[in-house]
Amino acid sequence: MTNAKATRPEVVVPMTTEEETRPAGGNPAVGRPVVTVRDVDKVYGNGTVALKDVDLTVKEGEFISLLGPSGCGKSTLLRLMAGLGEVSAGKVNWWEQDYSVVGQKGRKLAFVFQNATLMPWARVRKNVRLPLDLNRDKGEEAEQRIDQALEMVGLSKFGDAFPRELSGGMQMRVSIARAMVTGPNLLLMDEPFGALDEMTRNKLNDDLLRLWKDNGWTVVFVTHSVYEAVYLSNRVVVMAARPGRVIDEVPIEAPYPRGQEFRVSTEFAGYCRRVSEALEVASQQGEEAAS
Ligand SMILES: Nc1ncnc2c1ncn2[C@@H]1O[C@H](COP(=O)(O)OP(=O)(O)OP(=O)(O)O)[C@@H](O)[C@H]1O
Repeated sequence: MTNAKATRPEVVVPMTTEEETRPAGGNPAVGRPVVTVRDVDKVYGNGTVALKDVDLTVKEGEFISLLGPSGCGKSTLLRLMAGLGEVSAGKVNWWEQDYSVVGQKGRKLAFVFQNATLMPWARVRKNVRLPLDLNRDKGEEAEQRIDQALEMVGLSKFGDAFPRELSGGMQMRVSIARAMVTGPNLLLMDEPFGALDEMTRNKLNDDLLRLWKDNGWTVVFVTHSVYEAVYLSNRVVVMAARPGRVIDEVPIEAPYPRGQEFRVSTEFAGYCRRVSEALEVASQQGEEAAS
C-alpha cells in the first residue's frame, strides 16, 4: 500500500445494484471484491509479527466478522483495510485497485471504534457533522445528511443533546450516525458493541442489520463474541495468533432478515458450535506457538 498524493487521480468505482448482490433470501451473492488483502504481513516497529501471509477478499454486500483470540491481529487487519498504517509485505486493494488509484474519497469507507469517541463538549449534531466538516461539506445538503443519519439511528430528537446525557447504546448510535453521514459503502467496525450490555447489544445488532440491508453496505466487523458473529454475518473469518493469520472461514447460510427466531433456532446453535470449535483450534494453535 502506498500513500496517496493529493495530485493523484481519484476514481470512484460505481457499485452494482442491491438486486445484483442480494438474491432471494437476502444473502449476498458473489459480488465484486471491495477489499482484497493479498499475502499481507504486518510487523510493528518493536518486531511483533501481528499478521503473516493473510489473504482475505471482502465482496460487495457481504457482512463479514473477524473472530479470534486476543492479539491475533483482528484490529491490525481492520486498520490496514481502512488504510490506517502500512503493510510490511503484500498488498491491500480497494475495488481491485491500488490506493494510489482509488484514492481517499474513492474508497468511501467509514470506521467505527469500540468506544463511541465522541467530542464531549459538542452536541450530538456537531459530533455527527465532524466528517463533513473535515471534508469541508457545508450547506443545506450537509444538514440534510445529518438529519438522515440521525433519523436512521433513531436519534432525530437528540441532535441538541450532549453525549453525557445519552446512554452507552445511544452514544454508539451517534458514532454510527457519524460514520454514515458521508455515505460510505464499506463500514469497518472494531468491536463496536463490546462495552454494552447484552440487551442493548442485541438491539443494536438488529438495527445494524437493518441499516446494512437498507443502505447496501459491505461490513467488516471485529468481535470477540461467537453469538454476535454468527447472528450478523454471512461469513465468519477465524484467526489465530503468533503470528496473526486466518485459519478458518465459516459461511453462515441462514437467510436474512434474521431475528429472535433465528437466535433461538437449532440452526443458530449449530453454527455457534461450529464457530466455537474453530475458535478452540485457533486458541490451541496460538498457545502451541507461544510455548
Ligand atoms: N502499535 C503497535 N505496536 C506494537 N505492537 C502492536 C501494536 N498494535 C498491536 N500490536 C501487537 O500486534 C498484535 C496484534 O494486535 P491486534 O490489536 O491487532 O490484535 P487483536 O486480535 O485485535 O487483539 P484484541 O482482541 O485483544 O483487541 C498483538 O501482539 C499486539 O500486542
